[in-house]
Amino acid sequence: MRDFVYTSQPQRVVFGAGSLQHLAREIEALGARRALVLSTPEQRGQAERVAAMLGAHAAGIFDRAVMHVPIETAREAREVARKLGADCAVAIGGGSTTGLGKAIALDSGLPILAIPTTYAGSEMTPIYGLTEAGLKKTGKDPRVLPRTVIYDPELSRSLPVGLSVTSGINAIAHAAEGLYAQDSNPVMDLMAQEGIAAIARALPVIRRQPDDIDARADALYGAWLCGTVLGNVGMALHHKLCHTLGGSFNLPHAEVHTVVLPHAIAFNAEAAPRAMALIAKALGAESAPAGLQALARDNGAPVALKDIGMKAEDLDRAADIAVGNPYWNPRPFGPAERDAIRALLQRAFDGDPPR
Ligand SMILES: NC(=O)c1ccc[n+]([C@@H]2O[C@H](COP(=O)([O-])OP(=O)(O)OC[C@H]3O[C@@H](n4cnc5c(N)ncnc54)[C@H](O)[C@@H]3O)[C@@H](O)[C@H]2O)c1
Ligand SMILES: O=C(O)CCC(=O)CC(=O)O
Repeated sequence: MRDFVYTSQPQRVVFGAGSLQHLAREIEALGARRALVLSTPEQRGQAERVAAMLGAHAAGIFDRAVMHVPIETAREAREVARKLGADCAVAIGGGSTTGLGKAIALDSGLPILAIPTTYAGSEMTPIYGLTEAGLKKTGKDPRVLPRTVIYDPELSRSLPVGLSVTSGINAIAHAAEGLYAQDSNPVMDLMAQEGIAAIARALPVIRRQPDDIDARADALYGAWLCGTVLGNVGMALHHKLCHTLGGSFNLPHAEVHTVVLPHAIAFNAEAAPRAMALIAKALGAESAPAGLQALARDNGAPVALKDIGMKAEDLDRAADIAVGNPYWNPRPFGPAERDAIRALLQRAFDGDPPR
């Protein structure tokens, strides 16, 4: 057994179909009395349902969450929280909404109660992202870790199939990189393998039967596990490439993860053979990179950057940004690896097999 450090995170997770019914109980347990309910414009209906459940404990609704948390939106939401005297943020939605709650908590220390409706896993991490002048910056702060998470599979039944698949592969990406993280540990390894397997099992069923509550529960269970891994161990090349492509070129988050993951994993294959074997086993595949691309392709997800808005003329700049400020990675990818990263991005742009 290798040496390791494992630090548990102070969170409460309530999981189960219909568990939204416990919202008032969980708000009381936080000692909160004036919750600001957060959502995207598209999910305002769910925010209104949550506010109605909270009754007098709802201070108001802020429904302008958007992807990558623009600093302007963060400042607006912080001001609304202050004016309403909010003592808690209730984020019902995906990573964008949870991310807005994190921006408020980063500034005020307000506790967050997260109600995830995608598989992004942000609810399980102390990682935040803020975008200013076209540059996305991420950081870690214990204040942004949601205190309580209510996972109700009923709420993800309305998640479109396409986003269900890509958001599920976003979650798998957290676990895959966690298996070769510089600070990996046996607890996270176990959660990563179980999380990958649960999501890989669930996605084909969701594609055929989006209303299948057992498959939705499996996917959300996998998202919880994979998000926990992301919250506990470091990100590497894959996440760096996705933050570069998402933040600097405004590409859709979950789709970028889906396209890039097979190629990033292939780049690390020789440097992380144990992780490759564990990922392949969890997928039920012969090869981790090929198995990940097949999971996307066979479930109708995009496999090429050119199909999700990337421009060929931006590939050079993307490679330069990625190697300019690299994350730790089992295979170093600083400026000396710029050509290899550029070649990786070309394969991802064209939708070629990973190698
Ligand atoms: N900090 C972290 O640990 C972390 C982890 C993962 C992702 N993120 C961030 O989260 C953002 C992406 O989050 P996401 O992929 O969950 O997408 P999202 O939250 O942006 O949601 C995408 C769209 O789907 C809609 N939607 C979400 N759930 C729905 C449902 N159940 N039914 C119908 N529509 C629904 C949303 O309203 C939105 O319009 C990015 O900014 C990413 O950087 C952060
Ligand atoms: O919170 C962010 O926007 C940065 C962390 C993140 O998005 C993790 C991921 O890439 O899925």
